[in-house]
Amino acid sequence: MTIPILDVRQLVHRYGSFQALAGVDLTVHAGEMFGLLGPNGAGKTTFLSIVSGLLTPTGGEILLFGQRFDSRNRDQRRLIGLGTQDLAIYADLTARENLQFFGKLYGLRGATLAKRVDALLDAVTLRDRADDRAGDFSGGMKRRLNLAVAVVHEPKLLFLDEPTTGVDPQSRNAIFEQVQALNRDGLTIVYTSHYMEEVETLCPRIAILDHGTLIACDTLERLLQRLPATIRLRVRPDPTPLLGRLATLQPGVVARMEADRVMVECPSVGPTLVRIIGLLNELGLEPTTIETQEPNLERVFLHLTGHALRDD
Ligand SMILES: Nc1ncnc2c1ncn2[C@@H]1O[C@H](COP(=O)(O)OP(=O)(O)OP(=O)(O)O)[C@@H](O)[C@H]1O
Repeated sequence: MTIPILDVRQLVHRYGSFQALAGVDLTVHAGEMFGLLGPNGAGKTTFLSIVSGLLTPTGGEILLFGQRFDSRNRDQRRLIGLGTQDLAIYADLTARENLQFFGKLYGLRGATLAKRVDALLDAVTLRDRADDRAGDFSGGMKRRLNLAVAVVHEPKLLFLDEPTTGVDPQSRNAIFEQVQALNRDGLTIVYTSHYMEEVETLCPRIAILDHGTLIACDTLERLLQRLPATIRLRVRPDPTPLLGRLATLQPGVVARMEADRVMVECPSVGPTLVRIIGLLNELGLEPTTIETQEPNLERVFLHLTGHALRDD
């Protein structure tokens, strides 16, 4: 068994009397693109601030590459990159100057620095705007520069805090591609978001945080398996024979009446729907409406917490 890159045990943080993290256990392995999903205020930024050494926790232990993490240890901090939710770039510097500035903070100099800066400008597709002021950039360009700054020193583990905040869908896709490319090149990434679509798209393994507590941590596939898919249909003239046949259709399929609709819970929509259509033909019934829903993280979150992931 390989040592996790990040091993967090019973992490607690209080702001005064308010408990923002209530004993979080979490491990991240080399090469993972790990998703940390939670609504606004769940504690994601607090978590990332602690594991990147910006905030001292109230309690708990953090192991980085198997070693106890000490935020004063520069060698350990070099292993980490943080893409902050609030942009860390300087508006008055150009894209190139921003990258040079942050590169120098990590001791890069001369040709090595110049080469690294050029490579990053290419990677985040800002080469043609390299010498323009970052303050004049669009939201998406600023986010891309913020991402490049976070990896200028070639960290082994990158924390990204809501990296698509304030960007349009096109820029969001560009950021996804750049994050995926970094991960393909071997960078381990912890990606936080309150958008379930983002972590669902990017992250094979996901932790769900709510009110400072980790309520689930599993592969996307297994998280989705916690809930059934549903098929709701109205049939005429009479759904009763269909309900009778559905009771013995296949293991894992449960059917009941929900007002005037037949409500079917099943492992996944496709195969069950095919069989239902066959039954309707056989029984001489006509469907008037059919609605299907595969499980998604939004519904898993609602199921686990009793409240919605987003309040908008
Ligand atoms: N410096 C602080 N002092 C007091 N409370 C704080 C402080 N920073 C954060 N909090 C509170 O701690 C909780 C967790 O905040 P945190 O920023 O970690 O959540 P989050 O999941 O990152 O949410 P968001 O995406 O909105 O930033 C929130 O209720 C927040 O109001």
